[in-house]
Amino acid sequence: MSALTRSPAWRALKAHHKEMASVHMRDLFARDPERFSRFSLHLGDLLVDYSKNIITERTMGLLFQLARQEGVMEQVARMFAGEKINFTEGRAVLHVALRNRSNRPILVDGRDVMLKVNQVLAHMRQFSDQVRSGTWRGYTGKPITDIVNIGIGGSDLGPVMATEALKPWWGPLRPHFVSNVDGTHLAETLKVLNPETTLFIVSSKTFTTQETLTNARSARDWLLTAAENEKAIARHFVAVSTNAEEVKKFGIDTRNMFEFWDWVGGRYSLWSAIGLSIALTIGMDAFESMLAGAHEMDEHFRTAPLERNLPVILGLLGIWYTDFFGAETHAVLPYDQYLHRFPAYLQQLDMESNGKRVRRDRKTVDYATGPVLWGEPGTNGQHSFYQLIHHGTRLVPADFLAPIESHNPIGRHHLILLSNFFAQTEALMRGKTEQEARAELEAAGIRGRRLKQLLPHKVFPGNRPTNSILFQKLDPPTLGKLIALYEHKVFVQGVIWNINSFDQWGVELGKQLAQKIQPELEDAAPVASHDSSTNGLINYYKSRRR
Ligand SMILES: O=P(O)(O)OC[C@H]1O[C@H](O)[C@H](O)[C@@H](O)[C@@H]1O
Repeated sequence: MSALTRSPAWRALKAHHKEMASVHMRDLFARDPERFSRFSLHLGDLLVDYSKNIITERTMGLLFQLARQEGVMEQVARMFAGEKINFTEGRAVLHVALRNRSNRPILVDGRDVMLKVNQVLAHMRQFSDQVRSGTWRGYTGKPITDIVNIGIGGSDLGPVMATEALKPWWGPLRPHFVSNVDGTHLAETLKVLNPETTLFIVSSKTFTTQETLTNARSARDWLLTAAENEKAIARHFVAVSTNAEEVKKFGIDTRNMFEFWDWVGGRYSLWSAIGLSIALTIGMDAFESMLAGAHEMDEHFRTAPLERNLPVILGLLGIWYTDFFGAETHAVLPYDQYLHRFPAYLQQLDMESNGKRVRRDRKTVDYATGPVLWGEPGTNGQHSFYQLIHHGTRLVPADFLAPIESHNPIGRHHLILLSNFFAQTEALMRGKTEQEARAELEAAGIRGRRLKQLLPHKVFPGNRPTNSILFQKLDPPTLGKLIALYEHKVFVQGVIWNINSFDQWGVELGKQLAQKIQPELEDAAPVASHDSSTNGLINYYKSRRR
C-alpha cells in the first residue's frame, strides 16, 4: 500500500465514502436551503457552483485535510518560485511567468525570467501590428490576408481553441491550423489560400516534431513553386521555438523566430510565443488581456485559502469521484458554441499531464489517476450521449459552462440554451423517482400492464454530480481565467496523486516504433521483424498500394 492510501486523510475519506454511498443529493438539497451559497464561489464575474456534488461539509473538510496532508499549497509555492518541480526533465514549470502581469521577479537558476518574457511579448506586439496593419508584405508586395499555424499537440490545440473561442475579436487576418501529418490537412487548407498573401507560423517547442516539420517542408515547397525565389521564405515563414539551431537548419532566419523556454510545457504554451497565431488573429491588446485574466486566476490560486480556492476545490472534487466513487471519466460540456474546441484542448492538458502511473518515488500507484476527459458543446451532447450520463451504469461527473450574455443575441436562442443548461444539471441531480414516473404515466392515461412495463424505463436515478460555471460573456480575460482554472486543477490533482504532471514519456514508444517502420515501408519487400499482426498489416498495405 502506498503512503497515500495508508494516510489518515485517505482512510477517513474511504470511511466517509461508505456513509455517502447511500446519500442522495435530492435529500441534501431538501435538508439545507443554504446549500447553493454554502457550496459556490465567485471570482470576479466567474461563478462556480459546486453544490450539485455528492458532498457535505464533512466531505469537503476531509478533502481539504487531504490537500493539507499532501502539501498542495507548498507545491504551489514551489511552482511559482521557479523550482524544478518537473524532476524527470530537470525543469521549472513556469507558464505562470508568461502571464505575470505584475512583473514580480521570478527566478530560474538565479535569473529573473521576466525580462525575456517581456522582450518576446514586445516582439510579438511589433510583428503582429506590422502584419495586421499591412506593413508586413508578401513577396509580391501584397499585404498578408491569411496565417497558417503549423504545429501539433500543445503547439496547436491551445491556439485553435483560443482563436475559435475569441472569434468576435478577429481582425483582418484569417487564421488556419495544420497539425495532422495526413497530407489532407495541409492540402485542404492550402486549396483556399494564395501564396502571395499567406504567412506560415511554424510552431514547435523542439522543432524536431515529425508531423510539424513534414507539413512545414511541404508548405515551403508550395510557396516556392509559386514564388520561384528562396528570398520569399523570409516574408512568409516565421518560427516559434525553443530550438534556434533547428530553426536555422530549416532555413528560417532567426530574426523571424519567436523564442520560448524549456520551462514552458508544450500543453501550457499558448501563453508564450506559441500564442502568436492568437495575437495575429485577435490583436496583441486582446492577447494580453487574456494573459491578464489568467494572471488573476494565478493570484487567486496562489493566495486564496484552500476552502475558497477554486482550482483546489475542483481538483479535490475530481479526486473524490475518481478515487472513491471509481468514476473513470470526466465530461466538460460548454454551453457556448465559441468553446467548441475547449474539451479537445483540455484533453491534452489533463490527460497528458495526469495520465501517469509512476509516483515521484518511482513506485507504481495503487490508486486511480487522471480520468478520461471528453465533451462536446451543449445542446448537441444532449441529443447524443447524455442518455448514458442520465441512465447508464457509469458515474460521469461533468462540468457545465455557460455565459450569461451571448455575443449573438438572436431571438430566444440564448434563453433556450440556458434553460437547457439549468434543466440538465437539475435533472442529473434530482432524477425522477418511481412515484413521480408513475404519476406522470397515469396522468397520460397509461395503466395496467403497459404501465408496469414502462415504469422502470422512466425512472431516473439522479445523484449525478455536476459543477456549473457561469461567466458574464466569453471575452479574452474570461477565457484566460477559465484555462488557468483547469491548469491549476490538474496541478492540484497531480500533487495529491504524487505524480509528475509535467513530463509525457508515454508518447515516446509509438514515435520510436514509427521511426523504425517508416523505412520498412519505403521498399516492396515483405517484413518479418514484428509480431504477426503488425507484419500482416504492413504486408497487406504493401501488397495493395499502387
Ligand atoms: O511543440 P513540439 O515540440 O512540436 O511538440 C508538440 C507535441 O508533441 C509531443 O509529442 C508532446 O506529447 C506534446 O506535449 C507536444 O505538445
